[in-house]
Amino acid sequence: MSDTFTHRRVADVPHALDDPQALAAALGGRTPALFLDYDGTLTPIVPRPEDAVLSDAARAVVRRVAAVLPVAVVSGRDRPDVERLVAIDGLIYAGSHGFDVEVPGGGTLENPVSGDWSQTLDAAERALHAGLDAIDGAQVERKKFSIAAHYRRIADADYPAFRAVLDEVGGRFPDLKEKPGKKVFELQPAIDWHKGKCVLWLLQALDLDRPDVAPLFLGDDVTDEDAFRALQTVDGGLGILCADPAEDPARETAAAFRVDDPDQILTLLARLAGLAEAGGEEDAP
Ligand SMILES: O=P(O)(O)OC[C@H]1O[C@H](O[C@H]2O[C@H](CO)[C@@H](O)[C@H](O)[C@H]2O)[C@H](O)[C@@H](O)[C@@H]1O
Repeated sequence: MSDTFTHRRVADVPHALDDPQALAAALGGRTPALFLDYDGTLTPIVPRPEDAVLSDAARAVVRRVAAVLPVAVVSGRDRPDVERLVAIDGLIYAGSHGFDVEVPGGGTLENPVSGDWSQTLDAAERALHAGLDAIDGAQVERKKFSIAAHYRRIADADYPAFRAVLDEVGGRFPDLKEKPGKKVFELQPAIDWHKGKCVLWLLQALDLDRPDVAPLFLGDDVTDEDAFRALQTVDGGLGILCADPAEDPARETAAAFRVDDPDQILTLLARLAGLAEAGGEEDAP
């Protein structure tokens, strides 16, 4: 993958709903293939991961668009967890930030990063619990190929102690790498794999790497930037960032378009569904 990517401040990225003609032009008549992040994109960010439940309205929109376009959910969550939360049959689900992929019908695609990381991750999970369980509000969330250490609910005064545990555990497990996210650090296998590589791999494996397909990745977090960058290398590929520029004015993104929040993600998905239902004959998404 090229390492020369274009990044812009979020405020300079065109809004996908305010500027539908620009998005239509970028799609260029291609059929969108949708790759959806979960937290912060399909659901608002909430204090506890277990409370980020998909609304019935959101599920209806995703189900509608999945009836007419290819849809994959590519999440940092454990794959069974995000499958349970989305609860729509027939989608492609990737969990653990793209390390764990399943397609409908099961098992026909061989995940290029499969391998037995369980012993290393189990040991790191124990070490994180040993250090973090004493910190009020800290939360360790184990996924098959990643361990999230959440600090959203800890006191500011406890952050140095939280960070020290991450440094100490990270130092003991050189086979793991640390990835930051929204008020979270995750330990994952230290191999060259992320959501972007997962999306490129899925495009090939699902025979979607075609000139008539425009892969769109909709996401909010820094881990989604890997997918936005990857799609800059694909003809017709577009990242769509879910972020309000006012919340982090300094943030830069590799996304081509943006919306402000998960409600607007649903509006955009509904527009894309409407366009596909009309056979691409509407003027713009
Ligand atoms: O790639 P995603 O599907 O967006 O998953 C990224 C992480 O999302 C979850 O944590 C984040 O959302 C929580 C619920 O809103 C929030 O409480 C937390 O602070 C955020 O970091 C999830 O718990 C992680 O496992 C995912 O990796």
